[in-house]
Amino acid sequence: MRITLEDGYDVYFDDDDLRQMYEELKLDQNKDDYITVNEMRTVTPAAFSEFVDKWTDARPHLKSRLSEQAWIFPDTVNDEVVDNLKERMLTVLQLPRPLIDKYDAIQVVKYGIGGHYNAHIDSGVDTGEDNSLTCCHLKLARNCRICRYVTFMVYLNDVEKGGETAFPVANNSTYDVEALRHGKKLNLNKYCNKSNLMIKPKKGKAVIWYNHFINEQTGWFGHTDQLTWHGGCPVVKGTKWILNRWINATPDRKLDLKPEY
Ligand SMILES: O=C(O)CCC(=O)C(=O)O
Ligand SMILES: [Fe+2]
Repeated sequence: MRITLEDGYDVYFDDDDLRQMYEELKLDQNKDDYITVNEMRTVTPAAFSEFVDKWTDARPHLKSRLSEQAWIFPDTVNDEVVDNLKERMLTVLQLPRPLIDKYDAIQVVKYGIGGHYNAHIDSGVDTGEDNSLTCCHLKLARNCRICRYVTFMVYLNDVEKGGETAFPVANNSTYDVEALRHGKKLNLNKYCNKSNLMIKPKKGKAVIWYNHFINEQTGWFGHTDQLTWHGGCPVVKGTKWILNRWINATPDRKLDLKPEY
């Protein structure tokens, strides 16, 4: 079960976690594994919410993400490593330079033992329907989502054990979002080994993937590829450092290639 708490992070409870919570809250008085409306009324919403917050704070591994992040803004630094990274991205991706130059912040992530990131899509939710939020580069307007066309992720060290990058539904021939949400595969903290693809970290290795399809009519940027669900498996031994650099795009090629947009 995945719930989103008010301060924005997701937590993943399994049946045993829920039973333990019922027990501590004395909710399931008749121990039939169901909470009736009357049983639920024995605790106020505020007390329940406080309990859940405290409970998850004491069990950080239940959170969808357990890591530390920092950002580097290359505009403000003059660094050979950062410049080289960009040049390599240009060579590998063969995308127009303005698109790569446009948003060049680098995210650095550190995971300690038990650190993980449950499965997510880097480019946000796209239902593929006409009413899906439109793509934008930066979230200046409220009604848009940042669309990360490409993810360029580099392992910065060797990890002694664990910490693989997992793609639970890579290469599936069908996609059933409801089955996926209710199943266990997105909970990489517990079920990483059920993933279709797992990549072992190695210092200097880059993993690159496209989060979007090409729109066949325009030849430019299209819908999100829903098989790109991915995340980081728990680190078992050692520490894991990675960097992420995303290339954002929108369906409007003219604007995308305008440096100032
Ligand atoms: O840690 C990993 O291997 C994946 C990280 C990731 O998916 C992200 O930072 O968006
Ligand atoms: Fe990601």
